[in-house]
Amino acid sequence: MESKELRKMGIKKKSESVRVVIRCRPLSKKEVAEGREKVVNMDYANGEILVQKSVDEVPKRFTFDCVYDENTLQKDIFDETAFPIIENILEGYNGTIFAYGQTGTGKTHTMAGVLDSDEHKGITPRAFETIFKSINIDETKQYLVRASYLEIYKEEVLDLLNKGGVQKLELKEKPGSGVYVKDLSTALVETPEKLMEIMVRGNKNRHVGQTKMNHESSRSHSIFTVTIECGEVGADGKAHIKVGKLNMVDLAGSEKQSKTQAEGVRLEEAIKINLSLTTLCHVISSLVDGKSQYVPYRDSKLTRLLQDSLGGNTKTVMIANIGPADYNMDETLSTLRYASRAKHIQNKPRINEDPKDAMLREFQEEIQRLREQLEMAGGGKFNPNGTPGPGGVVEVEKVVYEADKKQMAKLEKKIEKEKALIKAKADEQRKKIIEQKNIAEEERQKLLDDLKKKEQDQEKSKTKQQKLLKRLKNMEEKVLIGNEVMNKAMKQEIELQKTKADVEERRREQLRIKQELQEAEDKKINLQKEYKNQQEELVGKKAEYQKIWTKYRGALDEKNDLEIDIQRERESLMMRIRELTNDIRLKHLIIDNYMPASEYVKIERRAEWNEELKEWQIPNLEYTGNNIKKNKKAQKEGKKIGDVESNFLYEHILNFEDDSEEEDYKEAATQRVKNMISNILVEEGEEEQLEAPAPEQQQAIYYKYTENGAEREDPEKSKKKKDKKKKGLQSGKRPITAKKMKKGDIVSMVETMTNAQSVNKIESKKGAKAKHFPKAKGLGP
Ligand SMILES: Nc1ncnc2c1ncn2[C@@H]1O[C@H](COP(=O)(O)OP(=O)(O)OP(=O)(O)O)[C@@H](O)[C@H]1O
Repeated sequence: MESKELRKMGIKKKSESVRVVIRCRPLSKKEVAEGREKVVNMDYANGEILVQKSVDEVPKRFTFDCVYDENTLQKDIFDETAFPIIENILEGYNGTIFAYGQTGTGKTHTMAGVLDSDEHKGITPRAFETIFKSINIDETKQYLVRASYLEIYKEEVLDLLNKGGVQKLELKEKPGSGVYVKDLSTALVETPEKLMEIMVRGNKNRHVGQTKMNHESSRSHSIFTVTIECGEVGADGKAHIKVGKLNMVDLAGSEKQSKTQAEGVRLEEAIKINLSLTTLCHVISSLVDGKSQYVPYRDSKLTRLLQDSLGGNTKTVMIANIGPADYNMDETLSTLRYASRAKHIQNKPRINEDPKDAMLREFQEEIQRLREQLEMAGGGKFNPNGTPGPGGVVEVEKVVYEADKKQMAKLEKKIEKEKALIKAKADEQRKKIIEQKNIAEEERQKLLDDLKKKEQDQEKSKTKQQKLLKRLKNMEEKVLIGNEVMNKAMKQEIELQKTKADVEERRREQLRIKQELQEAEDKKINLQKEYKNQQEELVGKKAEYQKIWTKYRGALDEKNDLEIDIQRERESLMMRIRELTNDIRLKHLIIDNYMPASEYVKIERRAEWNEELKEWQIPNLEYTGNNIKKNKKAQKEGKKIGDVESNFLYEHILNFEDDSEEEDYKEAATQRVKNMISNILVEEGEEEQLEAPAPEQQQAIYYKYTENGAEREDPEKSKKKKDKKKKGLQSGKRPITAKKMKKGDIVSMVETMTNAQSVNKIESKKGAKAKHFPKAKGLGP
C-alpha cells in the first residue's frame, strides 16, 4: 500500500533497520609473502564472524545480515545485497549502498570493481545494467533516468562531471527535499552504456593516489547518484510520478598514520578522511544510543549528504569491508563494532510520490507542446487516440509514443520531400524569371529577390518543423518506456534476479529469526545461569551468614564478658584511684603543712624521672642532710659508708619514746614516704659542689614543726636544740600530734594533725603568721 494512503488511514509507515553486510577480502600477495596469519572466520549460513588471534584466545563473535568471505563472487554480492535496493528505487524509494572500512580492504573493488570485466565488475556498473533491464521489461511505465557524480575531497564537494573542469560546490537544504548540491551537473541517460561513460569520465577526475597500504587508494569519498523518475497509472486511474534515488558511495578508507606513513598531501588527505569518518561514526552512535537529541550530521559534508540515508527516509545497505590479516585485527574489530552499531539505525523509507519538481512532468508537458506545434505547422495528427498528455493515462501515452515514432518518421520524410519540392519549385520559377525577355532588368531582380525570400521562408518553416521534430524525438527518447519486443532472455534474466533476491530475502528473514531466537535463547541461558548463580550465591551467602551469625553471637558473649570484666576492673581501678587519691591527699597534707613551698619547688625542680626504674629520683641524695651526718658518724665509728637511708622523718617529724619504737617506725615510714618527701634539701647554688662532694662542707637544712606547720629552722638554733636533746632535755615545742601517733599510722596521724577545727583554732590564734604556710587541703572536716 502506498505511503500516502497509509498516512490517510492514520497508519504510520514501519521503520526498518539499516542492512549491514560484511565482506572480507583475501590475503593480498604481500600479506602472504610476509607470512601474515588469517584471524577472521566467516559462517555464511549463520551470518556470523569470528575474530581470533590465537587458539587459546576466546574468539570475538559478531552477527550480521550477511557475511561474505574472500571467495564471494561480485555477482553474488550484487544479487543478494544491491539488487533488492535497486528494485525499490524503481518503486520510488531512495536507496543508498555504501562501502565502509579500513584503507585497502576492498571498498572500491566492491563498489566499482573492474569495469570492463563481466566477472569482476562491481555493484555500480551492475546497478546500471539492472536499472535499464528493469525499465525495459516494464511496458506500463515511463521513466526518466539521470545521473550525477561527485566527490568530497578534503572537505570540499567537487563536481566530477563538470565539463569545464572540477568545480567546488555548495551544499544547500530545501524543506521537503532535504540536502542537495547546488549547481551539480546532471546528465539524462537512456542506456546503461551512457551511465558507464559518465562513470568513466568522472573517475578520471577523481582523487586517487598511492599509499603504503594501497597502490590505488581513494583519497576522497565519492557518490554516484542515479535518479529514476517513473510515471505510472495509480490505483485511482490517474498518472502519478514516483522518484527514486540511488546513491552508490565509495568511502575513502580510515587509515593510521603509523601504518600508511603518509606525509605532505597524503597526510593532509588522511586527516580530513579520518575526521569525516569519525563524524560518520558519531552520527551512527548518536542514532543508535537513543539518548542523544542531537545527531552531528552538520559536522562533515559526508554526513550531511548521507543524512537521509542514516536515520532518514532511505533504504540503506552498509557493506563493511575488512581485511583478514592479523596485523589489521584492531581496525577489523573497530569496523565490525561500528557495523554492529549501524545495524540498529532505524530508517523510515517512504515513496517519493508526485514531487512538485519532477522532471518527467516537465518533459511530458514539453512533448505535448511540441506535438501541438507540429500539428499546427501541418505536421499531421500526432495523437490519433485523443490527447493523453501529462497526467493522462500512461497506457495510452505509450501508444501515442509508438504512433509518434511512426508519425515522426513520416513527417521527417515529408519535410525532406517538401523541402526538395520548395527548392525545385523555386529553381523552376527562378529559371522562368531569368528567361523572361519582356521585363526590365530591375523588375527581374525584384522578382528573383521575392522568390528567394519566399523560398527561404518556406525552408525556414520546414527547418523549424524539423527542429521541433528532432526535439520531440529527443525528449521522447529520454522518456523510457518498456519495449514489447524486448528480448525474452533479458526478461528472464531480470525474473531470475528477482527470484534470487526473493529467495535471499527469505533466507535472510529466516536468519534474522534464527539470530533473534538465538539471542533469546542466549538471554534465557544467561538468565538461567544468573538464576542458578543466584541460587548458589544464596546457599553460599546462607552458610556465610550462619558463620557470621555464630561469630556475632560469640562476639556478643565476649562483649558481655568484657563489659563485666571492664566493670570489675573499673571498680577496682576506682578503688585504687580512691586509695591513691587519699594517698596523694596525705602527701599534699604533709607537703602543704610540713614543708615550706619554696623548698617544695626546689625539690620538684631537681627531681628527675628515671624511665628505667619508672620512678622519680633526686640526684646526690647521699650527700645531703642527715645522710652526711650519718656518714660522718659511721666514719667516726670506723664503719664503712654504705647506703644511707633518709631519716628526715625521724629527725624532724617524730619523737619516739624509745629506740626500738623509733627504728620500727623509721622503717615503715621511709618505705611509704621517702620518694615523695625527701629529707635531702640542698640550698640553691650548691649544685656545683654536689658534683664533687665534700660531705663536711654540706650544710644540712632543718625544719621545725609547729602547730602551724613546717618552717625552716636556723641551723644554729637547730644545733643547740640537738645538743639540748643530747643532754636529755625535752623540747616544750614538740608537736603534740607526734606523741599520740601509733607506729606506721600516718593517715590517723594526718587526720589528727589536720583536724579542720584545730587548724581553724590555731589559725584564729596565730592570725597572719599561719598564712605563710599552706593549709592541709582536700580533707574532710
Ligand atoms: N574481494 C576481493 N577479491 C580480490 N581482490 C580484492 C578484493 N577486495 C579488494 N581486493 C584488492 O585489494 C586491493 C585494495 O582494494 P581497494 O582499492 O578496493 O580498497 P579500498 O578499500 O577501496 O582502499 P582505499 O580506502 O585505500 O581506497 C585492490 O588491489 C583490490 O583489487
